[in-house]
Amino acid sequence: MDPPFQEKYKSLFNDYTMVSNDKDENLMNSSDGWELPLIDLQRLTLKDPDIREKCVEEIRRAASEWGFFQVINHGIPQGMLKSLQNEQRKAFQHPFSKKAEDNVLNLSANSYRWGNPRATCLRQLAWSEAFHVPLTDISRICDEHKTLSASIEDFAATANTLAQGMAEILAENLGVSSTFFQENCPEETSYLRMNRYPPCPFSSEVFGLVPHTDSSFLTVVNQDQIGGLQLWKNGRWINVKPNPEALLINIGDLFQALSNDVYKSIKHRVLAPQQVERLSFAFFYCPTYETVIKSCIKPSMYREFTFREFMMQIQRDLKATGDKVGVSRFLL
Ligand SMILES: O=C(O)CCC(=O)C(=O)O
Ligand SMILES: [Fe+2]
Repeated sequence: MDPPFQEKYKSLFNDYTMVSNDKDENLMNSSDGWELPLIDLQRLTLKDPDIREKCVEEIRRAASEWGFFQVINHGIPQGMLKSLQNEQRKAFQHPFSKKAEDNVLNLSANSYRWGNPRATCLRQLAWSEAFHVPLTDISRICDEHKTLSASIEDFAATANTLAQGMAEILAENLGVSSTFFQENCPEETSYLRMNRYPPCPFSSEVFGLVPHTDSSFLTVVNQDQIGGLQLWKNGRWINVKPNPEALLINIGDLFQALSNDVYKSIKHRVLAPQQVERLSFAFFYCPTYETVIKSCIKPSMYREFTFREFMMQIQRDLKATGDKVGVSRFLL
């Protein structure tokens, strides 16, 4: 069931053996010295305005100082997360050919992804596979996989509520209209990405997922207990320790532009696990393609752009350079 990484990317592995004397830093170098903020969202539902305001402040501070934080009592039942994880595991258990060639789930073209067709060296390869599901695709999933589509639907609805709530709190003090997210981010314009990281015999040389920022407003991530997610802070990679009670929230590129850099879209990556598979899934909170992203804070650092322009620019840059350039493309 694992994708044939070594076979497909044989030349990269061969090149690696030839130049292995100049290996740069081992991927495992990282730091455990920092604790990611952990925020209890229960306080948002309490009557006491001071308690609520303190929680709001913590969210804003974490989004501006870290771009990444963990939330507990987030409103998504634990059972719902578990059942999506079980369904995800089953979906990946299909033979590789059924996932890659037969489109086993009947999703849109190119929804099943693995490795990195553009990799020119091992460090650009991603030792993982993913189902990237536009939420408009839920109704396409065949009846045979009803329990999967039901789990995706349940999770997407609650993740959307959580994401909208977080986005509104973050935008409130930026001068963004209070209905901006409600109007521009209907549930079906977001994406669900289910990731699987198979055990990797080259985990000190190959990433599970290469360093990147997310193209969303924000992303809600559920990870299992294996670990491996890291974020870039103060010049080093920090491990994000799994917390079984918590979901992760990270700021994406669109919020960085909307907030004029008040909130940061932080680079993150996943180390490939050595012995056991790792599973995660992420809800990317995104607007319609026509949505215009422009900051209310003046002078604006970015020229205004639509989500469509942004996504097209990413594709052009990927084609030309092999890398995502992202929001810096729109700096004035
Ligand atoms: O697997 C993870 O923990 C993070 C996944 C991720 O960053 C992504 O899918 O964009
Ligand atoms: Fe990501």
